Amino acid sequence: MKQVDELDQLNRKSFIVTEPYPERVLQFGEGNFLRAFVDWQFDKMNKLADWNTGVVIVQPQAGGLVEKLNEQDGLYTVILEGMKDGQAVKEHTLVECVTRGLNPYGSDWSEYEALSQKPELRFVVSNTTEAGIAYGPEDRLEDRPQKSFPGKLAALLYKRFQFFNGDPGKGLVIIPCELIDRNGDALKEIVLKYADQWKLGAEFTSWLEEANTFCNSLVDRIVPGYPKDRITEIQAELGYRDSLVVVGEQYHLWVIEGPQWLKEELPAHLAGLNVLIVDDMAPYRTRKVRILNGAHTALTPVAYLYGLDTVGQAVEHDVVGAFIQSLIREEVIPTLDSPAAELNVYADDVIERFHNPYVSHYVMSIALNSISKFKTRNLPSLLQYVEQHKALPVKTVFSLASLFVFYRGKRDGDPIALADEAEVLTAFGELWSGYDGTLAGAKQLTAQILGKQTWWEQDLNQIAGLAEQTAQHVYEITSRGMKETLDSLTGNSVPRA
Ligand SMILES: NC(=O)c1ccc[n+]([C@@H]2O[C@H](COP(=O)([O-])OP(=O)(O)OC[C@H]3O[C@@H](n4cnc5c(N)ncnc54)[C@H](O)[C@@H]3O)[C@@H](O)[C@H]2O)c1
Ligand SMILES: O=P(O)(O)OC[C@@H](O)[C@@H](O)[C@H](O)[C@H](O)CO
Repeated sequence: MKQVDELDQLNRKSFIVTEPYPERVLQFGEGNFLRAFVDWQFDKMNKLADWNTGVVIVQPQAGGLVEKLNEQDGLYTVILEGMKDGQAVKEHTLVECVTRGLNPYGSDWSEYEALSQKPELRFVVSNTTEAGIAYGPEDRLEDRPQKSFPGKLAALLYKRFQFFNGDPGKGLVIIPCELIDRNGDALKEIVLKYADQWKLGAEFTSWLEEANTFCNSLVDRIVPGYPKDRITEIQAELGYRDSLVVVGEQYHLWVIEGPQWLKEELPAHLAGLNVLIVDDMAPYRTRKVRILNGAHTALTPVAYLYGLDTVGQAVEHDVVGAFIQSLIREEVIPTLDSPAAELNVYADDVIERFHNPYVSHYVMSIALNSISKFKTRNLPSLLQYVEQHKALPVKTVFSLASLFVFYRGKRDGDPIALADEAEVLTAFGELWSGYDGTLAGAKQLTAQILGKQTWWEQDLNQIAGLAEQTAQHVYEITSRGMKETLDSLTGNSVPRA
């Protein structure tokens, strides 16, 4: 077997691959998720449904991966590992649909601008993280480029409108994949705001509304990303060097809220993909965010402070695994509107996905921005539970307390690499530095955090008993350690489902 440094670098000169397809998709974002999910599906549609579509990727920020992507002529490998119909499956795909990457901040500016004039362009997809669909008041039409993603899109659409003289046949289908609620509506609203702010005229606004289709979408696939721990072994197995390998699970679901004619244009069903084009995606979103993402965010501080590093280790663990199972079954599912039996089947699948023995999903990679994640993923279940039961959901409250202790930034004396908004880190830093290790001190700290209305959009001290119960857990976790506290909370005997 060749040594890794003797392997050829992946590119179109070294490997015989399909001819570049016509560029019909413009993609904002070159991150792991889009490459392992959207582009992987587009590649399948090309190969199995004759879609004949290339993707040009635009880097939404000045720093990013398009240079690396271009060194590989847009090629990269997706490795999907997991269980499929009870069998362990591993699948390598050389994704060939990406034609090139452009960095609009550098010398690629004119190529980027010229994208607006491509007659064959039909779709825009994006994933710029939850932070990306945001209005930037400083953006101007003449910027090269606008700072925000919606600003870039608004300017590009306006150039297209001008170039094609408002031709209704040259509108685009825009499908954002950011994990924010009603992402398509949110993006459209900001684009319209720029149209107004930049005084682009009523004709442009009508063209935006009538010739273009903004879809809301929900994405689901766990993508741990670049396999840094085993890249040497993987490259040796692949037989080439690829700096953009991305690892994900087998499971995938893309729910697109949009018109039924989209099925004709996006032949996902012909490629056997799990894409649903629906009139209302709300039930899919709620169940995913509250069960899957909610479980991720709830287990992260508990598992990490317990000494566990991955989601797999957490769900395998007797105490932590049972804790998370009962949190989902007893405290989240009863708060959702869909039938419990259906939700329990979904939860079974989620837990099976978390067990995926082939993928190491580090909880620290989920921990980024945990405060806002708790607000969107866990707080709605907590509030609903309180309303229904007139009592607190014990496990969810414990997880909230664990989160506060996580933001102390120490595990067994070692620093935790916290990543959140500066304001969040500063507030926790100040409060923890003043903590004296007493229950009174824990109460003071907890009351301050629960009272941050800008974080939670309400004062959580108003929820009966929440401050006391959270403070008690904070005190115990800091004085006895996570292991002893959780073991005694659960009686170390919570049955596994
Ligand atoms: N990795 C997963 O398992 C997974 C699964 C489903 C959804 N997601 C969502 O996808 C998002 C991206 O995940 P990833 O794994 O691809 O991350 P990544 O770090 O590989 O890519 C992030 C991308 O977002 C862009 N970006 C970051 N901040 C931005 C901003 N303020 N404005 C514009 N662009 C910005 C970056 O330039 C980059 O293109 C996450 O926020 C997550 O919500 C991830
Ligand atoms: O990607 P984030 O950081 O928003 O959240 C971490 C995980 O909860 C998330 O990536 C899930 O794995 C994903 O949403 C599954 O589809």
